[in-house]
Amino acid sequence: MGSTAVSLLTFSPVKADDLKDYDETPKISDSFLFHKQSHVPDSFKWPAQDVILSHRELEEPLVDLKGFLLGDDQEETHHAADTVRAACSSHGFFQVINHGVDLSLIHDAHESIGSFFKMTLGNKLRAGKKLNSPWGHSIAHNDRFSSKLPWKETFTFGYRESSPDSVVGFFKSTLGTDFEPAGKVYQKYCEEMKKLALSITELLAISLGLDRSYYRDFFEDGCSIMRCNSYPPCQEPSLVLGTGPHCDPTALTILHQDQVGGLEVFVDDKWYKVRPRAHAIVINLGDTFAALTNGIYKSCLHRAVVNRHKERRSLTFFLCPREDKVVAPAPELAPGGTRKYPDFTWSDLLHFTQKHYRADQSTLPKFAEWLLSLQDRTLDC
Ligand SMILES: C=C1C[C@]23C[C@H]1CC[C@H]2[C@]1(C)CCC[C@@](C)(C(=O)O)[C@H]1[C@@H]3C(=O)O
Ligand SMILES: O=C(O)CCC(=O)C(=O)O
Ligand SMILES: [Fe+2]
Repeated sequence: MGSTAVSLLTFSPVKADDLKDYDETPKISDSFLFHKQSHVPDSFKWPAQDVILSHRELEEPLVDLKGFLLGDDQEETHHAADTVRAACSSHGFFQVINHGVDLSLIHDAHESIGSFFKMTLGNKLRAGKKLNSPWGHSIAHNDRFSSKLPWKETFTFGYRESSPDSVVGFFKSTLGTDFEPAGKVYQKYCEEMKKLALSITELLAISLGLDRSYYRDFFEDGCSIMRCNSYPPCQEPSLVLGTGPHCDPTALTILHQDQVGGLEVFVDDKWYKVRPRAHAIVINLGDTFAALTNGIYKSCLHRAVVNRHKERRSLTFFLCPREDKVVAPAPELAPGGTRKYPDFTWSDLLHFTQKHYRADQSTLPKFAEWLLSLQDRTLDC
């Protein structure tokens, strides 16, 4: 199947249903005072079936990366790859320990963004995301959506290895020189996350029987997305979600949550809580990686719930390919050329989630359907 040589920038969606929730008239509304409210505004309420709370905790095996990262233990590497294969073939989620990231760096990253989220609203709004830009501070995404708003604030920026000091530069230009030290922490944090993400792509390649550097080469020059999430306490937590059920459209997510708890993953048709572990790092596969493996590995369905008492914070690093790279499975993973998804570029999928379809549990099938209808239209002409 060839790549879609069509610009999605000019394409209008096929079905009205697919134009989910996008607000035509972006606004800054009073909803940004959400954590002071005793009752949840309607725009934050989620359908009851999406908010049924889980009481189970996931008993997942942790993947110990020590032997693999040191490169000195074949047996440990095989064991790690076997665990990764089992988790990714079933639900696309695992946690790693002995990951090589300095725990004090993770601690500093949580603390320094905590100082940002604690600032007054006026100060935070100065770092506000501009319309049509993914970067900066956003409250409940209320400039983009009008219903099922997430009970969260986010601070988002890009990271590309080939642009040295760009993270420090972004912090200084959006938050002022007081945040230069925080920018330095995040510069280092992103460097470490990218390093870890590329190592994990090697483990994924080994687990699939591919050349070890197959995915490393594919992702090396991509622009990753770093997002800091703050979930304020909520007086009626059973009506809202911090982040609704979704699969990340990106390739691989490296997530560190604080000790409050709230991340949940969907495994064997049930929601499970993911217990916070200071030493462990969460790895989710996203839609782009599922497509790269022809659906052999699953994109992880997850969500974040909130609580009545305590703010929760999480740090997410999304590994993405370079915008124009064609996402297609290795021939070994598509025997006889049988394909689950059409070719696409990361920029096509990113554009779809930012303009036409709010990422949820069905992003990849909806996106594939959309691309195929596009090709049909082109053929009809
Ligand atoms: C490419 C992206 C879109 C989102 C941020 C990154 C990776 C995950 C996506 C997201 C978190 C999935 C849930 C819905 C979303 C709107 C959110 O709640 O933030 C998504 C992000 C987004 O579109 O900004
Ligand atoms: O905060 C969390 O634990 C989950 C966040 C998340 O899923 C995301 O940002 O994509
Ligand atoms: Fe996510």
